[in-house]
Amino acid sequence: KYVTTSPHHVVSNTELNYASSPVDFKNLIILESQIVHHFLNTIWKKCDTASNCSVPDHVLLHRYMDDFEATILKDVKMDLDLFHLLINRSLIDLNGLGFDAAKHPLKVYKTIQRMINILPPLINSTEYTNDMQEIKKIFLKGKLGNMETNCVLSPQDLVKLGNVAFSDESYAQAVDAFVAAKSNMRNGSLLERAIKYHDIKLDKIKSLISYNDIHVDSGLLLFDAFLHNMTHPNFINRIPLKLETMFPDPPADTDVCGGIKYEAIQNGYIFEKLCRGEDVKTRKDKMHLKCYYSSKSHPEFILKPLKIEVHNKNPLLIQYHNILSEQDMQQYRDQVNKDMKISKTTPSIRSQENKKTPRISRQRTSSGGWIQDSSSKTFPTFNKLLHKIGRILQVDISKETGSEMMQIAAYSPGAHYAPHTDAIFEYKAEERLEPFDLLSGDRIMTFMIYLSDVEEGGTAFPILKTLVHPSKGSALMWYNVQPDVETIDRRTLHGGCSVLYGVKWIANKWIRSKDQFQTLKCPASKQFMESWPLEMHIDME
Ligand SMILES: O=C(O)CCC(=O)C(=O)O
Ligand SMILES: [Fe+2]
Repeated sequence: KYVTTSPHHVVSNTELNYASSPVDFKNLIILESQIVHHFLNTIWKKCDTASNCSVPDHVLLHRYMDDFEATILKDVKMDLDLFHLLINRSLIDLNGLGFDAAKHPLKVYKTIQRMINILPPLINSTEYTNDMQEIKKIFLKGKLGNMETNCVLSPQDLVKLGNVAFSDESYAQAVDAFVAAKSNMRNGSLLERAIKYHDIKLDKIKSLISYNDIHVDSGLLLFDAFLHNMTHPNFINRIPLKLETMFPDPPADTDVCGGIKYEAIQNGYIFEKLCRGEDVKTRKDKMHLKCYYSSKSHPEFILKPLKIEVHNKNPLLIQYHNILSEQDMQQYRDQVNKDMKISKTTPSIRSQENKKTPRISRQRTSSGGWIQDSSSKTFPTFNKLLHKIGRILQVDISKETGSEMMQIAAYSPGAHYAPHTDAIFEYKAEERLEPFDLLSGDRIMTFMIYLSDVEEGGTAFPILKTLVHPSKGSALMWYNVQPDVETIDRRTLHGGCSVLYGVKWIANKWIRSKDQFQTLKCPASKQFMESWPLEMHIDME
């Protein structure tokens, strides 16, 4: 605490920005290389010979090596070239990285992948204009080498880049960014929307740039003129214009990058922020946060109350702490370790694929397996757990249709699950619904247990601005549908952040809707349905 350091050496954890700070980027790579080194060492120590290897390590090692082989050959080369470009132009000293980037393309590749996920917010410092130019070059087309990134830079992002360059008096670069912003508006369609939704701000442009009336065409022409003139010093001095007001955020349903809605991109940014540990909750949001002991849902909990942490009240997001013993958790991990497979996701309703078959995706990079409810006959602790879940949630999972088999998933370092909702009826095309789905109804709620402790790798809820720490032995519960049990509740959009160190194990129990109507009294009363999700679990004071 009392060591004096120069301010330049103080690393602020809350402001890491790998996408635009070469220093943070370099630190990330060093950290990653240490993790990989440690990871391999741990495995090799336990596996002098393959036969001596315990199953989980063996599986992990193979997966790691497969991943390495698969990526090294095809995709990495282009990305590596771009990475070098980025490094050459920035302040990163390759010798200081702790490993030779050329010999470790997988590490480089993964590092770049992280960087893609954390595109803007862009910093407002002039120092990094050059790096930003690189970033812009890489991300402008939404492609990094052969790899599709989530999105191209939006006009808003480009205007922000332009602003930085502008205040840096790098006018050529600023013009470049603004021209790109204009071309990303796709023939003015966004400008047209901006005119429609934000005429006041456009009035401002009108008065600043020209005295003519604004129409879309003339708006674009004026913009051109503005870009053309802005490098002229006399003109610049006369612009008191805050450029971002020209490009206010578009409405949430704007299609920004071919099918991706602006809202999805915003949520993606918040997801990444949460995963980096940034606090995005306001003071008002925090007022509802609470921890307490509860014995409400079943008399069993009078003897051993549930330790409850409320992360969000409406919609409900609750974490139940210490509900499983280490011994039980070890059993669940062992149970699926024998034949773990790479996790798959079901193609969405929008996807061109006709098949029902789930596929391996970049959205979800964990591995997993299932434990059938019937294993509870030979597996007594599992039986106990199923009963306990029923009592905690006050749901009926005694029949096969009440819930899905328990899904166990493992994420190794770097693995993640992009934001999604768990409900399936709206998402799956009708012909893809299984008979089981039709009999059991939608995934009314999720009960997700953390079976291990990891560094990072929490569960982030961008709309609820909440990051849940994956503490071992605790379980998280939320609703995927609204009280009518049919409309999806998008507010519980969530995803698993990348794991930094360790292996994250989770167990998912998805409660299906149809069997629950037995336990819900008076479902016909609208009032009851509206209060149902809250009253069941929260001590309303
Ligand atoms: O890994 C996590 O934290 C989230 C997992 C998840 O959302 C899922 O399996 O559906
Ligand atoms: Fe999920």
